[in-house]
Amino acid sequence: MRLDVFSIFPEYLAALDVSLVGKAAKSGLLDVRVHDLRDWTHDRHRTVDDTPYGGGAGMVMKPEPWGEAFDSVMPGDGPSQPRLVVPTPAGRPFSQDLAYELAAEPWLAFACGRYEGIDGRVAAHAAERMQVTEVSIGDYVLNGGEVAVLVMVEAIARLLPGVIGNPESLAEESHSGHGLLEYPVYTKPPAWRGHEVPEVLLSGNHKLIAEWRHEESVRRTAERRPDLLAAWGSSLAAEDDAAS
Ligand SMILES: N#Cc1c(N)n[nH]c1-c1ccc2c(Cl)cn(Cc3cccnc3)c2c1
Repeated sequence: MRLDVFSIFPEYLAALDVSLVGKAAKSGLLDVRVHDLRDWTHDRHRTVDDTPYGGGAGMVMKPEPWGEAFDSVMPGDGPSQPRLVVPTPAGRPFSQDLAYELAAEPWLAFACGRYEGIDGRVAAHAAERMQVTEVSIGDYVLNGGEVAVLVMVEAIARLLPGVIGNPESLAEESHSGHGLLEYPVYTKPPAWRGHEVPEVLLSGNHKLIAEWRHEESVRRTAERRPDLLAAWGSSLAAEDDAAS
């Protein structure tokens, strides 16, 4: 997979050079290219923003640098086009399902905006030649798209074959599709500062361990995400109906 990231703070994306994503890039599983949007400005101040039409607080990112950057890095007459992902507070919620969907793309481009946002014509113009998906990583407010891209790239990269050591672990994680939050995990020592590892986990009885883990998943989900528990219960009922 090729990933192009556009930002006025390219150094923000340095985190993509380390850990899981960095290893994937070094091993050739990922081709990560970070671009400084200001490279496509032509004035002394390398201006990327201007006042908003219609008034209002703050500044808006000018369309011209984006258009020139996209033309340069992903030419309209090229053999293929990326899928453009644009973080925005007004976007479609990012989810594990969307992470899987994006992980299936051969080429992704991410537009990290700042200020009050990117001129709306940038996404509209890009949509004339590539799929554009505006995404939000959650119902809270950030100062720009870079953090959102780091979140999405990590969630996507770990789904790519060969990126994480044990693909089986993907199936047991929270939000991995079985609908429940994952159970708590423990390692040595068996006792630590007056806290013991649950005895069942030391029993070697795999049936009891599996039962305990499921019960913990249900308990945690009921406590922290009753919405997920309701959906999980409905999916179980639907499976039973289908089986009967
Ligand atoms: N994804 C996501 C996401 C999220 N979950 N919170 N904030 C953002 C996000 C993403 C992109 C931008 C761009 Cl471009 C500018 N800002 C600052 C801003 C703040 C409030 C209102 N308008 C713009 C962004 C915030």
